[in-house]
Amino acid sequence: MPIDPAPPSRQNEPPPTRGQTNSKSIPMIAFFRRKFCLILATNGDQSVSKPDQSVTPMMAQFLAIKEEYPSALLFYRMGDFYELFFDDAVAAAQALDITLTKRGKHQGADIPMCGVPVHAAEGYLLNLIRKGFRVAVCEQLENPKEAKKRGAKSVVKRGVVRLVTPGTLTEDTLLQPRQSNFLATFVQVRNQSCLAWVDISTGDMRYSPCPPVRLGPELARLAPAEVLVAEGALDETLEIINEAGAAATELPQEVFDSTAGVEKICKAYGVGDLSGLGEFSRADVAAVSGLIEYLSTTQKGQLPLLRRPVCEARDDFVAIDAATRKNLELTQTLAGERSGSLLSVVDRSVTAAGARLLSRRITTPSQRLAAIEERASAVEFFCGQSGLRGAVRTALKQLPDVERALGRVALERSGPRDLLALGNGIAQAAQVHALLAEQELPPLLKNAADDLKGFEALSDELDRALVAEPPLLARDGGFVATGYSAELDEMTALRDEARSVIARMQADYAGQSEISSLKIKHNNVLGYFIETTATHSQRMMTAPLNDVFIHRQTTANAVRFTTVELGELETKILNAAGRATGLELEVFAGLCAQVLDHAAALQALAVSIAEIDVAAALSELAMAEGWVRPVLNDSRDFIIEQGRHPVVEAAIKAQAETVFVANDCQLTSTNDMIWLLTGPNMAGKSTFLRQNALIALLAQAGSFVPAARAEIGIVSQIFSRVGAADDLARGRSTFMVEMVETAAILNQADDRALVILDEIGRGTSTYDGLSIAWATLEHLHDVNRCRALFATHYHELTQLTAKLTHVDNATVTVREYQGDVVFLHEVKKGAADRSYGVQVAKLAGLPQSVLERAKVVLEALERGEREGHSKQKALIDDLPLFSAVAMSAPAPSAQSELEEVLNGVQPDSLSPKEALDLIYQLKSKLKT
Ligand SMILES: Nc1ncnc2c1ncn2[C@@H]1O[C@H](COP(=O)(O)OP(=O)(O)OP(=O)(O)O)[C@@H](O)[C@H]1O
Repeated sequence: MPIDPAPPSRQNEPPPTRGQTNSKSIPMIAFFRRKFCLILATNGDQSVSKPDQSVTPMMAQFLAIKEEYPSALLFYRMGDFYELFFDDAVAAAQALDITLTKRGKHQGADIPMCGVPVHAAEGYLLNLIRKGFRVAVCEQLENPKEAKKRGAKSVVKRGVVRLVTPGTLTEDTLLQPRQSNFLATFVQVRNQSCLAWVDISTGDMRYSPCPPVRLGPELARLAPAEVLVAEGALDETLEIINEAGAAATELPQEVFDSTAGVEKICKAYGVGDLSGLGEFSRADVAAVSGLIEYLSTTQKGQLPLLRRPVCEARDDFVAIDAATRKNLELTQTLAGERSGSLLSVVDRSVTAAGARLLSRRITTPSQRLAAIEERASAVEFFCGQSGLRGAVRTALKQLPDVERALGRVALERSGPRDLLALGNGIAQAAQVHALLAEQELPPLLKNAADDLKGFEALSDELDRALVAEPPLLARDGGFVATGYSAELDEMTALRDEARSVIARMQADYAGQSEISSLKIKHNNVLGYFIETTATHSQRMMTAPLNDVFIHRQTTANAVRFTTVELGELETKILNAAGRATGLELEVFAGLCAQVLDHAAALQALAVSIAEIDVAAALSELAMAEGWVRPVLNDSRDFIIEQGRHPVVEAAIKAQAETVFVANDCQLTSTNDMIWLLTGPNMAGKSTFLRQNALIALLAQAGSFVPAARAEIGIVSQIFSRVGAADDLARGRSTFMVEMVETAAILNQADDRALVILDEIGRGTSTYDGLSIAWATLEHLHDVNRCRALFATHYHELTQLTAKLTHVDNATVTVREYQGDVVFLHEVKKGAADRSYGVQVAKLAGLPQSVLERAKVVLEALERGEREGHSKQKALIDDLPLFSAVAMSAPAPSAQSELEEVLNGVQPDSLSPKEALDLIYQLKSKLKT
């Protein structure tokens, strides 16, 4: 929608908004900002030239502020609008599709300008952030009256109150409710390196030692919105960061100084000694403190409510590389859609925080047996209690996003609705607690339930204080409930009912003075006054009434008085509106302070809500879909009975055409560690491979699994090489991508890994491909010694089971019926003899002539193979080279002849006899 570029309201600049700069931090911020903005400038500079002498004071102010934020679009507050000038205006007008206009001149040229209304700014902000811009929000820091005191031409003080970047969003409108929004940083200090990340909307802060080779997989796991790196490090990281879909931000080295970092972290967490927070290497300190510094700068000194940093040790979680994540379609499909991903099928959570936690569990399955068992026990508890589960889920459904509302309160970016959300959240949480309190709970649920209580006082306070439907912004007023503050009630009453208050007072005075004609009136000179006729005035000027009534003016017809009470009332009325707003803001600040007094406990409550939601949701899923609790242990076995692929099964169910055929899989360290899977195309090999990888992943995410029974020795890594596409952007062909991914598996898989490999070597010539597949299988067996499922169309490989003791053959069965192939989708021990490729091609609709020709060639090749290499060559030579071309064109079918005849018919001109003849003619053609 085009924006009116010159609204009249801009002429009268209103008072400043909330969220003014924290004056204590200004020197540090300004110092730091200059440094890193110089670097930001290299990353898409939107700078403008220096001011000249002819610029207006306002434009001079704009240019001075803009100079400090060269890489960000400057949203310059003017009244009810944020205005953008120069290149910022050109870029924003194009990105937002709003009108570009001009305002004044600079160095003789028009100044391009565009603007967005303040009340709709969030939407525009989101749009710009999504398009890769950063936005510096510059507010008025005083009201125009204050500015005028310094001189008629003074410009209202302005300053940037926030630098909005993709990783530092907090508003609900700018965030996806069911997804975390991470800001990450990767830091290398000598031979150490660390990846740290934070979701400022929830305060979740984590770090993990991360060698450079792990950066890609880790970013693929976290999918951060923005990654910070030190000056000079972008060369080696930019490609990886871009691949993860994140924005890269380069900052000065000093931001990541590990010596100064210790103090920064201690200060942010209010501890005297870093050891109180855990173990940190120098790289860890550099990374965590770098994040803190960046947050402090972008939020103008106002730190979010950070949780204690948690160290994620690498072997706490199943390692899954980026290609595997993509192939297994964990959170999105290969086409980039959420629908059709594993997460979309398993997510039955009813709260946003629950959805975020479940996403984390799926993307980061655990390797810790105890943690997994704890989570699975929580799921199992709810499986046995369907009534309770339903009640808990119903109560949870009403819960607002406590975590994010709390985050906004801490950043002083909240509104009355956030407080209401917190109040409702606490009250709902108490209900969930009440439901669970009487139960014999497993430890995880017991601890979670305990976190939900103890907020009665805060809940009462918020309940008493807030109206049912408060406005979004505190400055709009009208959100404090009647009865909460006597003074506020009085102010609002005065403001809203000034007339009736005056009328009541007039009646009181008339009674007191026994002058029924006494009136309270108002004029601009005297303000409020009491008026009576000259006849009655004498009484009011003598005792005892002259104690109360004070003479102010005598006119020809009347005498005017005031009282102390009326004077006070007048002041009150005059100030009532302003005072009411002020009092509401005080109440708001007081409530925020009370909420923040409970910050740690409220964060624990939010985390526990998510835990309970995930357990109940996974249990709901398990009961609805017939999933079972897996048995996890320290063995290296992988035994699945009647396993199913959750996503394919759901898709088949939705079509209601067939049923999913469940299959067993048995990999054991003592017997077969590797299954070599052969079978026709379209039989279900890929599905089988993926379903087993997903079952392992779900089990270690703490979920039940789609199987009749599952016994899984903890898996340390999951690797999948399934299908591939070109990666032309990185100059890699399909085959190259396949080989790079295979190399990663062979180089990294340990003996606890679960590897699925689908048709290795198919991207090259038959013999090259076969040799690579052969050697890969041997390497997995002899060197990696991991559990693996290996699907192939190279039937020659099935012979390897004789040589490799821990490899067995399995096949997906089909039945041939009248030359066609019927897929049974059953996996059985044994080897397939052929691939039925030609039959599948027929199903796909290849022309009959091509199919016939393919059959002839296949037969010749197979005969040749049976009879030896030289014979095969002779047979191929025998095949007429151009036979396909030479073959006569397919005879036109009876159908097309019929069509021809019918096309020539003019139905309206046919007599009944001709029509009957036509039918006979058509019938006879059909026969021939
Ligand atoms: N167990 C099953 N039960 C029912 N249908 C299945 C099963 N497995 C696979 N299918 C169906 O068969 C289709 C093909 O499966 P899949 O892609 O796994 O075959 P494939 O053997 O890997 O084929 P290709 O060798 O051609 O890649 C799936 O899209 C699914 O609809």
